Amino acid sequence: MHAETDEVVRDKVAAAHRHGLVPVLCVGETAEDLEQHGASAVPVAQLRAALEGADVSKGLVVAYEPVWAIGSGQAATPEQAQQVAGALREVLREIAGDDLAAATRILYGGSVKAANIAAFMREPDVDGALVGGASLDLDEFSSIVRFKKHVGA
Ligand SMILES: O=C[C@H](O)COP(=O)(O)O
Repeated sequence: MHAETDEVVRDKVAAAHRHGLVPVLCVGETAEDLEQHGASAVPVAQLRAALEGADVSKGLVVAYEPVWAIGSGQAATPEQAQQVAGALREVLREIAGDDLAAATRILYGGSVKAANIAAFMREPDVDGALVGGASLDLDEFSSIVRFKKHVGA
C-alpha cells in the first residue's frame, strides 16, 4: 500500500528503537502470495528482513495482517492466524531467544469484529488484535474489547 520495501521497514524499526519507541511491525501476504506460497512464507520472510540487526529487547509488537483481509470483510480463519503467528513466534525464538519470543505480542489484524474476536483470541500464539474499521463503531469496538463478557470465554 505504501510501497515500503523490506529495507525501509527494517530502517523504520531501527529508527523507532533509536528513539526509544516500540515499533508495531505489520507483516502479511497478498492474495496472490497466499495462492503461490501459502500463508506463512511471505510474513516470515518479511519479519526476518525487518529484524535484521535489530535488538528485540528494545521492544517490539508484531502484527500479522494478511493484505487480502484488511478492510475486506473477509478475515483469515483463526487456524490460519495461528499457523502464521506460530511461525512468526518461531522466528522470534531463533532471533531473540525463548524469553523475548514469549514476551513479544503477536497480533492478528484484518476484518476483526465483535463476532470473530473470541475465536482469534483462543489461539495460543495470537496475543491480541489490530482493529481497523470496527474501531470506528463505538458499540462494535466496545464489544470487541469486552469479548470475554459476551462469549463467556
Ligand atoms: O489498521 C487496521 C488494519 O489494517 C485492519 O483493518 P480492518 O480491521 O479494517 O480490516
